[in-house]
Amino acid sequence: MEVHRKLVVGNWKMNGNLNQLGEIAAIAAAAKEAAGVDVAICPPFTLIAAAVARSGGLPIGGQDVHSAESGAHTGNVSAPMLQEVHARLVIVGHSERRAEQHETDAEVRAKAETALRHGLQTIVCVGESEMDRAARDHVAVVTAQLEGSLPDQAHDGELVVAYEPIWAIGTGNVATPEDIAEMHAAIRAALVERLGEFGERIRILYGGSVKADNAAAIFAVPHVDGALVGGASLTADQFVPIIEAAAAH
Ligand SMILES: O=C(CO)COP(=O)(O)O
Repeated sequence: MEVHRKLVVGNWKMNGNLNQLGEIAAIAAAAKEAAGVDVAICPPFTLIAAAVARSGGLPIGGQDVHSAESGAHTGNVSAPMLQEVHARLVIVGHSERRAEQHETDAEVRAKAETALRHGLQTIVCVGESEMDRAARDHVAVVTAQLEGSLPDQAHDGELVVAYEPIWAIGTGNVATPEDIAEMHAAIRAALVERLGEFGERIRILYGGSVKADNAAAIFAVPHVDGALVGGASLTADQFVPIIEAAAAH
């Protein structure tokens, strides 16, 4: 099993404002001190440029990107636009977008392809519903989602996969280490089957109610190469201990 440098990404979702950018500056300062861990924050689009200016080199990213380069797509943002404001990464296929915007695997894959082509580190999210898990279909659902969402040119640029069980997002119901281990091993096997040895090198993040008090146990699970953190990434007080837990591994 390859050991990866951990990656901890904050997803601010539709939260934050200009007054809260001091949190990003504080997170960036702590991230510099934490050896051996990569950290990034994805604030809302409106804050990216200002966040980059305050981030002291901490990578800042988007929470979505359109698959087209430009055009008549009201309300959307393109990869060149993200590049122009020095975003370095992007999240695609978050379950909240799959649900609210009815995004399909094919659309997620197209977005990921565009993002990679533009040199953005690209985090492709997958995750099952509570119903899928109750039906014991969770592994089949997630591996099928992954298969449909993975970009064809996965070898270009940096691809990351995030496993976020929908029932664990924003609920405080973190998945157990056993649940996480089962799914991350299945995702790793699917990546290797599809991409060969390259699949070993793709980092797999866990997301869903990651907090300071459960982060260390999550980072200890095999094939957990980091975390995608929602609520607990909004303040340095809550996010920095998670970064430190990743650095300790
Ligand atoms: O969806 C998530 C990150 O993308 C997880 O959110 P929470 O950490 O708030 O559960």
